[in-house]
Amino acid sequence: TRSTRPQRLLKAVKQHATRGDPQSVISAIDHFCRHREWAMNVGDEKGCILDSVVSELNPEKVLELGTYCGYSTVRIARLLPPGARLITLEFNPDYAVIARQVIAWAGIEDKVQLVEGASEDWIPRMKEHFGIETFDLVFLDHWKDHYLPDTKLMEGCGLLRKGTVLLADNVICPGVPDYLEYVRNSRSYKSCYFKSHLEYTRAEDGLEKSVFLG
Ligand SMILES: O=C(NCCCCc1cc2cnccc2s1)c1cc(-c2ccc(F)cc2)cc(O)c1O
Ligand SMILES: [Mg+2]
Repeated sequence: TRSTRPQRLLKAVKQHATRGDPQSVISAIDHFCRHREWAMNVGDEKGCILDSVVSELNPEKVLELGTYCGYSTVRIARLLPPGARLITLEFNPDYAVIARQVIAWAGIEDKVQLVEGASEDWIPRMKEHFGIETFDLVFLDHWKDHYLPDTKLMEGCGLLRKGTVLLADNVICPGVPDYLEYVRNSRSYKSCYFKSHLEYTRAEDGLEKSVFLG
């Protein structure tokens, strides 16, 4: 049977990237998605904005909602200080199989914990299952209609503290209008928009950075 796009993306990583070199994994995926097949990674342009937010924050505890093939997982984990941890949730088991191999190829698996399942099932279990009290950074890149309910769930579970940064992908395309309205109008957030483009295209998209004020 025909291979899947994530399987072909992983093959490109194994053919063109160097084991243990996260940057070469990132470049191999960007090249594949720009010249072979588009895929829904955050991409190189928005990825640079993600890098600058991570580097400035130097987070110890990061939550990523939506792993896909692990591209943004590798982008974030490669910048984390020793001892820092990234928990990434993926709903689709086929994507998780690929992401684990991409993460291992990059050599950053000891910073990453990939968990399979739905965000609404796992968010309430972060404390008892992972011993995490609060997160320093949350990267939202999963179902677009889940950004808002999951943000409210994280608030309710006490997973956000003064200064926690929420960074949301795709706030223009596909778009998350209810989430944007919330973080931009709530007194509990200081929000700003980083204008960019949908990965590997000329369509507008961007990242919204929202600091929780408590
Ligand atoms: O859907 C997107 N990402 C979400 C899929 C992950 C589903 C999950 C649910 C879930 C629940 N719980 C835990 C973990 C998870 S992972 C997505 C789509 C586009 C896009 C697609 C077509 C197009 F024409 C223009 C843009 C671009 C993007 O950058 C995206 O991120
Ligand atoms: Mg995305």
